[in-house]
Amino acid sequence: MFCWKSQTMASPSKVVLLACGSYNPVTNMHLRMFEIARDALNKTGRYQVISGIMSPVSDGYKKKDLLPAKHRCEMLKLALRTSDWIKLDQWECSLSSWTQTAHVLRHFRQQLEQQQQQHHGEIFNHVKPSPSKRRKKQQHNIVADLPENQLPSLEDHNENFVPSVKLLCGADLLESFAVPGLWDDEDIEYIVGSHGLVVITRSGSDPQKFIYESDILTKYQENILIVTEWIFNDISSTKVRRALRRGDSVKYLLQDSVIDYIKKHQLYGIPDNKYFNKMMPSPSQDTITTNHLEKDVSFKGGGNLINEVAALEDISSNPSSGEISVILRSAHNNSSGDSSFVSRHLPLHRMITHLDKKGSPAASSHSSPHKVERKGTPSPPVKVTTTFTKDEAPERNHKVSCISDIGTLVRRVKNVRVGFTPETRV
Ligand SMILES: Nc1ncnc2c1ncn2[C@@H]1O[C@H](COP(=O)(O)OP(=O)(O)OP(=O)(O)O)[C@@H](O)[C@H]1O
Ligand SMILES: NC(=O)c1ccc[n+]([C@@H]2O[C@H](COP(=O)(O)O)[C@@H](O)[C@H]2O)c1
Repeated sequence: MFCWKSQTMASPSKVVLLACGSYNPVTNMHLRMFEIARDALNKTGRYQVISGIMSPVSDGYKKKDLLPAKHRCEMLKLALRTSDWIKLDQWECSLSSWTQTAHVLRHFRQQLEQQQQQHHGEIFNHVKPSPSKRRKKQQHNIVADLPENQLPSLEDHNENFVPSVKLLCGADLLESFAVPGLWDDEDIEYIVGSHGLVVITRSGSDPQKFIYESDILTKYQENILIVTEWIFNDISSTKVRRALRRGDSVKYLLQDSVIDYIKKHQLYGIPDNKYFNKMMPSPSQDTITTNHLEKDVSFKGGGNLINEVAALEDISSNPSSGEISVILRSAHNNSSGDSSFVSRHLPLHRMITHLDKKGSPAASSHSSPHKVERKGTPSPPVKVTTTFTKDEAPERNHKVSCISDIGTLVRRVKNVRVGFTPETRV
């Protein structure tokens, strides 16, 4: 592998770290990778990392659940506000079709070469570039997307040579080189032979063994730095998306600004109840725990949790009377004396939409929460009708009706307690 200590007294060569990925969404670990890699490279004495680039994949990648680049980039911009050396670059994701990583590396190398040539041309001619030329140069700057996150320009580095661009990745990406048909051999050779790799270890991977088993990687192993991340951190975007879908907290996994963005734009199927909680603070002392929203939803009413599992059949509202009907298919008898209920797969956002003061007709389950402008608005009384249908014995259907003010209903929604019950565990 890599020589860890400097063999010569020559000044360290400049490196730009490039990480290609989906960033769906960007996690703290994506950001940590850069810090870990920079430390490791700088410590070798052979390299000096001058900047990092995050290049989100284009929408053409068509990976399952991939959000449009617009959202992924906005989240990256927010996350990168905390870094003064890592930059978002939108060139790759602005392309309509997917681009191989080797091509992305080539693009950045060319950009740096151009930048270097321009810089030298200016020094040689001793001419200050005109404002229009300067603007053009800025556009050419590979990291011109964000003014607050400018890449250190080459002028800051009195070098005659262009910095090298190394691919920064997790060990899983390295191991994906072996997936048949995923990577061209020439691309792998170009990436490791002409650029170099910095690989951060990840749970379940063994990059050393992987390199040993690959002829191409063994041939270029001098260009591969494996960095063992001892502060074990197995955040992945997949796990974050799963947590979001289930209404679980992702705090400290993502930057707060990214979490706010996800909530604001209702991304990744995040349940609306969190919004609702924010919008309609309740005096109730019931605690809220949300886990595995997709599985079960239990409503607490009057402080008593009804231990019943039911499936939501339908929900509808009558705009003129303000009546809301929630039809549940219950697996157990409802032993409550009031209209509290327990439901499985209850789309809370639909319910919230139905609570719209204007009494707008039933909206689809994808309605935006922003349509429900409820902040601080007094609400008229709402008649709540719940219909319980016993799963095993449909003939024992019964209706529970009550008049409730919207605040009561809101509190019930707010005090949602979600969790697995044995009979619905998957
Ligand atoms: N916890 C981690 N440890 C090491 N590398 C990571 C980690 N999470 C992501 N990476 C690396 O970050 C790069 C960007 O990856 P990408 O956004 O595709 O990551 P991901 O979080 O694994 O995504 P997904 O879960 O959606 O597949 C990849 O090189 C990936 O290996
Ligand atoms: N042949 C290739 O160049 C190749 C193949 C698979 C993934 N990738 C890249 O790896 C990055 C991470 O991809 P995944 O999110 O699928 O792990 C993306 O930027 C993607 O473009 C490149």
